[in-house]
Amino acid sequence: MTAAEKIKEMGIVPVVVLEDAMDAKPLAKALCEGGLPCAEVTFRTAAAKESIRIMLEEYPEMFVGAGTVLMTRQVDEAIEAGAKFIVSPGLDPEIVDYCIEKQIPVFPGCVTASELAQAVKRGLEVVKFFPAETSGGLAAIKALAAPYVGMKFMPTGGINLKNVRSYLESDVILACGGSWMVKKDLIQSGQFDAIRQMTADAVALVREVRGSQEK
Ligand SMILES: O=C(O)C(=O)C[C@H](O)[C@H](O)COP(=O)(O)O
Repeated sequence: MTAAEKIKEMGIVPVVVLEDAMDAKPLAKALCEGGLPCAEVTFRTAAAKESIRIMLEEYPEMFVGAGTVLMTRQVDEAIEAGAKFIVSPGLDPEIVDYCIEKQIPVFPGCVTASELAQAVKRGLEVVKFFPAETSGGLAAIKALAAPYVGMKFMPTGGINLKNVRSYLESDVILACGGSWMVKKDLIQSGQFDAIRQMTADAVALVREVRGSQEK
């Protein structure tokens, strides 16, 4: 299964900011028990690499990638830790080319036709769309997708349990990313039961949408 197929299967990718790698294990447990054995661990913090390593050591069944990757050095760190995919908020040609050369799945953020043109030129079939809600949401994605036939989008930024459904229902959406079920304050205050419950709610919604699409 390719990384994109795996992400599609998940439907929702929890976007995680971990200040302390000690939280990686209980967070991974909550995500797995909530039914979403997946995470995009952002390189916004120094704990990212170690957090990815711990998650995969404790829960090898998890599908973990790295987010907020802004430098090629971070690509190396993420892959060394076991990350299976790389996500960036924007399209940095250097990072994309570096990943392609090393055959690492990469999903750069694109919100304009010019950025999409760069992605298409490099043979990418999936891009992130960030920040989704403030960049026009699903309407903007659909308009951009029209000339770029076959391109799939992973919107992130401002997505939550209330607005995720309409994205998931669209055939140009591969999956959605979001931090709503793994908010920093929940992690830092150790509210892993709440995280597990919100994760389970997200999984239930994905199943509901997929169920009605199959009918
Ligand atoms: O592209 C990256 O690497 C990012 O870190 C962007 C994150 O995916 C969003 O910031 C998550 O958005 P929220 O769900 O609104 O918190």
